[in-house]
Amino acid sequence: MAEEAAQEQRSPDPTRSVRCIVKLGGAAITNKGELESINENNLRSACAQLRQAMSESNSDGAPEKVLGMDWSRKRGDSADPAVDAEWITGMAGLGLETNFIVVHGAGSFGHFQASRSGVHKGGLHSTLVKAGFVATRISVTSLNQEIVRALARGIQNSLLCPLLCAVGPSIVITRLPVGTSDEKNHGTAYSFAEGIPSVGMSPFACGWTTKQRKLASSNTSQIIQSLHAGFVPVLHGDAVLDELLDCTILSGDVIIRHLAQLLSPKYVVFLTDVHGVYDRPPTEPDAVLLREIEVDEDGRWSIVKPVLLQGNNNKGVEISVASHDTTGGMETKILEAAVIARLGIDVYITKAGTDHSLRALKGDVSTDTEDWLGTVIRSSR
Ligand SMILES: Nc1ncnc2c1ncn2[C@@H]1O[C@H](COP(=O)(O)OP(=O)(O)OP(=O)(O)O)[C@@H](O)[C@H]1O
Ligand SMILES: C=C(C)CCOP(=O)(O)O
Repeated sequence: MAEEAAQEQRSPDPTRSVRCIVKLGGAAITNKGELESINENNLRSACAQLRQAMSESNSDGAPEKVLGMDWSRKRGDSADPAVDAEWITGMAGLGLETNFIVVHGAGSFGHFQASRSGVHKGGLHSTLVKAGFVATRISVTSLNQEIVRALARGIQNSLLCPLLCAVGPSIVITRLPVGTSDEKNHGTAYSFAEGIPSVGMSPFACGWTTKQRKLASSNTSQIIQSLHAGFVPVLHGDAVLDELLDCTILSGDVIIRHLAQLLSPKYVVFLTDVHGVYDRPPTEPDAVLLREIEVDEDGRWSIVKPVLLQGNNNKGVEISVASHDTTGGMETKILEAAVIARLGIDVYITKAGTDHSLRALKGDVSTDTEDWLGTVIRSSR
């Protein structure tokens, strides 16, 4: 009995406040029209903005020095990276409030494999679906690894950094052993380091399953324990087993909604490649950005800003979905965001890599002013 009680004491407090759950949309961090192609600029910006949002106040504006946490050998390096354990031991901490959860989409890393094999429709008796399941997971977990490394390290660029070193707020100077490419060219290798203690967590590997494509079981204890330990869990849309269909695709949008229901973050952010939800596909002329949508306790939603033509305020939103998108695109996002808003949690949908995405990540969004570009979905209560 004593051991169980002790275990109970050790079990993480599921109510430890999560500040924000953020989705790095696949349309933002990958080039959706190009197979397995990362949008490096958007990913770099998202990592930097996440660090800024997590940083404890750096009131005097002094350049921060952060600890890069990707100590693996980079492609092309001939020697192992040096790790200055003594300097790290002397650090007073990471200077971050890490009560964030990151979920990313697949973009061009998973949708192509899934749509070509029909994984989202199930049927593991089919060799094509089984092969597609394996291929989809290889693709999305490789993207997850790249995102975890980018969050933990940031971007390595020995050409750019010497210039930025003079002004850069978050550069870690890592001296590589003699003979490495950077050593020869620049004497010292520099790397951007966001230094976010990220840990990749795959829903399939964590035992998440669906039933008729709806979430059926989701073991979140590891996520809660990781938060408690000061890590930032990084989940992703995944291929999962389904109790009726054998298998399907679980969208990052659904994962976020489920985690929001369980952990009640202060706000949720969806970063994508457009400024928010429009009244029609933003590629169409005259598309209007919907700045504020309210959701009532019955889940009905209406457009509050802008005030549209009479009677159009709860008219549906026209949505187009890319042909290879296996999880419903913006439509799924809006439906899941409405469920989250009904819980009383504000949802911000905006474009990655902009001042507006940084303000959203900081929770610094007020629809009273017109200067924030995005869609706020909130409860009408
Ligand atoms: N009415 C609409 N409002 C806003 N975007 C729309 C609308 N209709 C279609 N879209 C398209 O939806 C896309 C964003 O949805 P999508 O699901 O691809 O985002 P994502 O979450 O970044 O990607 P992923 O689902 O791969 O993670 C945009 O590229 C946009 O062109
Ligand atoms: C494996 C796939 C396609 C995951 C899809 O997740 P999403 O991009 O968040 O919809």
